[in-house]
Amino acid sequence: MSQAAMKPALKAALLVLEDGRAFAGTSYGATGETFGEAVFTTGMTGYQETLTDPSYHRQIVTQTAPHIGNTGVNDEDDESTKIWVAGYVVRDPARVPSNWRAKRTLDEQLKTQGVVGISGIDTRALTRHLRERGAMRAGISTEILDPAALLAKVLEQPAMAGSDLASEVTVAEAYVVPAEGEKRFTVVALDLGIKTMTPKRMAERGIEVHVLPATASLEEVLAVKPDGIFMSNGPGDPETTEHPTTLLKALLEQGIPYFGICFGNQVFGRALGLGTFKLKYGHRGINQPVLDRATGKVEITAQNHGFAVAWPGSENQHSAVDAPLDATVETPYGIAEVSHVSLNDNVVEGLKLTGRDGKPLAFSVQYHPEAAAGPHDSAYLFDRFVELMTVSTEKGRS
Ligand SMILES: NC(=O)CC[C@H](N)C(=O)O
Repeated sequence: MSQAAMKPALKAALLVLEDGRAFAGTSYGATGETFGEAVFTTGMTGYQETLTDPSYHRQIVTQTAPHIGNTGVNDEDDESTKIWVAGYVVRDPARVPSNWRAKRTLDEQLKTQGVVGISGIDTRALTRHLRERGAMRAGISTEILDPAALLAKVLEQPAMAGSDLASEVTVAEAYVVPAEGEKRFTVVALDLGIKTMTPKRMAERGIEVHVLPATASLEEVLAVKPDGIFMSNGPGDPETTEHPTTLLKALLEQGIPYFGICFGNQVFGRALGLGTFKLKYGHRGINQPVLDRATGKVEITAQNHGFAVAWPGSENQHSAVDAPLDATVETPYGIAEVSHVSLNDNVVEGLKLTGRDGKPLAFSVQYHPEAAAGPHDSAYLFDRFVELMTVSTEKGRS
């Protein structure tokens, strides 16, 4: 990496939130201006995976970890083909990265990909503000340094609620991730913003994964003759997922096993007739405690969600926090239950469905068992998907 790239950027930059709070700092990454929803993530590691996670499309991401860029950027850890965050906010960028895999600095990578960032601001104050007031629209600029002028532009931006974004990040053409070793199952993974590690975790277990665009039709899905269906994480408001929800309903009706992650959990909830709602500031980080209600075990999980599934019975219909999670819900496809719950705020973190024949049919989690980045506590969920398909194909044969 060049000496010039290692020098700290000295150009001024400004961050303005939609409620008028402004932070003056220094340009980091590309210059220019950008807008999105301001959110924070508490991961101490894994910034490369965070930046390239398509779920962050149209979000300005603040890292609460004060030193970012310490290990540079390598050629292995990207979770998609590019950086998706709309903007990046860090306290103290590393000037000299140090890691045997590093190929370039994070600053260089942000510049190459045209991602506007800001550094040198009090990210702790920003995070406390977002936690207090909620995630909100924001803008970063190196051109407009007058807070009122930048605020006027922020207020013209669309809100995250109601935004249909999966169509902007999904793959154009279907592709196949081959099974590693002996092929045991074929799965269709609907790409709503899938991360690279997700099909890999399935392939490691003998699953051949056919990744299909978010717009794939029922006929296209069935043409693959899948043993199971998977729906991925992704950006935007789950209320906009009309097509994937209708598709999933038809597949559940046919009794095809299902596994969903994050957006895939919200689509599953909607297919079961449940609602979704926007959390005040969301869950983002790699140290989020979740209770598996069946085993009583606690998992430390990677999360990145701003919306959640609303469980019936909540006093406030737009929340899961006070809902009676022991209650089951009857659906056209069988009985639905809450399988996992957040130990921080009682939000629904997982759902399971027992089919009309009394056998497990489908499940999903709101967090990220692919763990890129994050702890591997939840890897068992991929094994559970394999078990589900094993039972289902035996069922079919008997
Ligand atoms: N990572 C995800 O799949 C996020 C899902 C959804 N966009 C949310 O913010 O809740």
